[in-house]
Amino acid sequence: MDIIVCTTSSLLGRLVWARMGEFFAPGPSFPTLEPTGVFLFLFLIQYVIVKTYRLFIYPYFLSPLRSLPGPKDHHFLLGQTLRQFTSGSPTEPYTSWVRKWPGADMIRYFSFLNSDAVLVVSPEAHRQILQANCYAFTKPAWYYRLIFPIVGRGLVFMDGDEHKLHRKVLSGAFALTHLKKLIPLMEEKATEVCMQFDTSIDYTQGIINLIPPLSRITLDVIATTVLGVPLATLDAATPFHQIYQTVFDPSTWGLVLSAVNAVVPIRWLSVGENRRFNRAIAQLHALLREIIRLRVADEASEKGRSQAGDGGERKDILTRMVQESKAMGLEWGEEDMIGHVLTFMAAGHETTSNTIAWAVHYLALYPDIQDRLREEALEAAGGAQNMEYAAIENMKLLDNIYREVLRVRSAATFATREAARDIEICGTVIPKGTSLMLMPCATHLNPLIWGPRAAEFDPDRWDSLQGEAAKPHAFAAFLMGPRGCPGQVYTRLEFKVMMIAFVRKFRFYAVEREGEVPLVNPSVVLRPKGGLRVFAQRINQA
Ligand code: HEM
Repeated sequence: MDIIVCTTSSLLGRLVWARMGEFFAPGPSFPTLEPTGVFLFLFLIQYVIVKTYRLFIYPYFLSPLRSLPGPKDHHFLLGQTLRQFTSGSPTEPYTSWVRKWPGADMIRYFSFLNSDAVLVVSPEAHRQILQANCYAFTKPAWYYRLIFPIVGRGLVFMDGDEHKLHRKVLSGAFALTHLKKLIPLMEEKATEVCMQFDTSIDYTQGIINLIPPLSRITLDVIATTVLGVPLATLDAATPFHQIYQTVFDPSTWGLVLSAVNAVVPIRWLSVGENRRFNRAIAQLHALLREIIRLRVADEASEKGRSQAGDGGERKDILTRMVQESKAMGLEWGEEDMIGHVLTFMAAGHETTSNTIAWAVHYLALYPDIQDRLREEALEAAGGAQNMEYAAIENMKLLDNIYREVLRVRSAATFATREAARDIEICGTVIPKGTSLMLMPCATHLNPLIWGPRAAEFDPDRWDSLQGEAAKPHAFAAFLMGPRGCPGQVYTRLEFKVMMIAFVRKFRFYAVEREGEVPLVNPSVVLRPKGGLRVFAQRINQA
């Protein structure tokens, strides 16, 4: 932006200089200069002045965010960017700042090129940003560059009235009555993953890496929910799992490219990791586009509807989108559909699979809790293979474990916003264009809310919550307000169905010690680097 402004005004200056040359005779009072020289001279002067102001004057002497507390140990040009990328965790250094200023509403830090950035801390600041003024914020350009190719133009990148309308159309798909019908599918997939564990036990001496099978199975579940067809039936040259693995699990070099691309667009550079990423995205789009095209055509024809399955009624999200948008007179096109489908597929599987993996990891670390959960599961199932929704939801310890895992290991590492206009939050004016970080860990690991043992895994704490921890905003894994996660009931159900199946069939022992699991950084999902291993033993052998 600065370059555009300086270029425009330098071009104007060059024109003015040329016109003046027509009126003044060349001489010592009006030297003859090359037009390019005039342009370059003016550009350089202006650019240096503008950048000095932005880098060294505005942030230190004029920014309204100066009054907020925050770290002062930033790099003089790169702010905290290097520390974020080299900290070894996508939630650091943010959590250490929260521990230092737990009572702050917001913490101010310097980002790339000393631009102002804000970490939102207090529940009240979260409420004002995510609920009361939800649509006064949008998504920053760097976030768009980071995830748009993966999630497309679905809910995440919609704002204002458009967002409200699309959410309304899609809300039916996440209604509890509809979700309950997905339990058999989830149970079937849980059995499948148990069989995979069972097979791998034999040739890995019991040690299983939880991430690959869970990532694959949660992708299967969300794909069947969204597209209405199991992935195995799709005749694709490159399987979906492989495509998503390329996108979500790049090499270290791929991670570096993603991070740099967020700051300066470089996806167009023809280097190996970029080519792999772009090819995977193109394959994904082509596959989904084909399915969407067929479904739209199918829905338009009587024949298709009557072939759709039991009673001719399809239940998947894609079909609901086609039907409901039509019923509301919106007639969504292919672009709308592909955006939503991509968003649900991306948002709905890595988050869930990693949450389940972290939960198994904690059960392995805390065998007494694991035994209690097994007992609860056996009692609730009463010997039956399949369970009703009410029986699953009545499992108190399982519910506590679910919340506690999401509290200490929130799958969504961050969400971000950019102020679309100057706006006052908790008494501080946030200038238009400021980037905000919203991190569940800022709430979950805050000792003022969760006490001095905030970082410890203790599912039983949910039986006797007190003070700030008992308030609704103390649990922020899905954030809140009109943009809060629409998939939270879905994910809770899938988590519970999988966990019940696992503890009924296996006993887990720790391989990785608490706090010693390296993490992928940067990452929008809290992912263990190189997988997460446990030792699994079949229950009938225990
Ligand atoms: C453990 C699992 C999950 C976690 C921790 C999680 C977390 C979140 C969070 C924190 C947001 C808010 C992002 C923001 O405000 O910018 C969000 C949004 C969203 N989530 Fe989830 N999510 C999970 C599972 C799912 C599932 C299973 C689905 C779909 C089936 C889903 C679909 C979405 C969508 C579409 C949005 C965007 C909502 C909007 O902007 O209106 N999520 N999720």
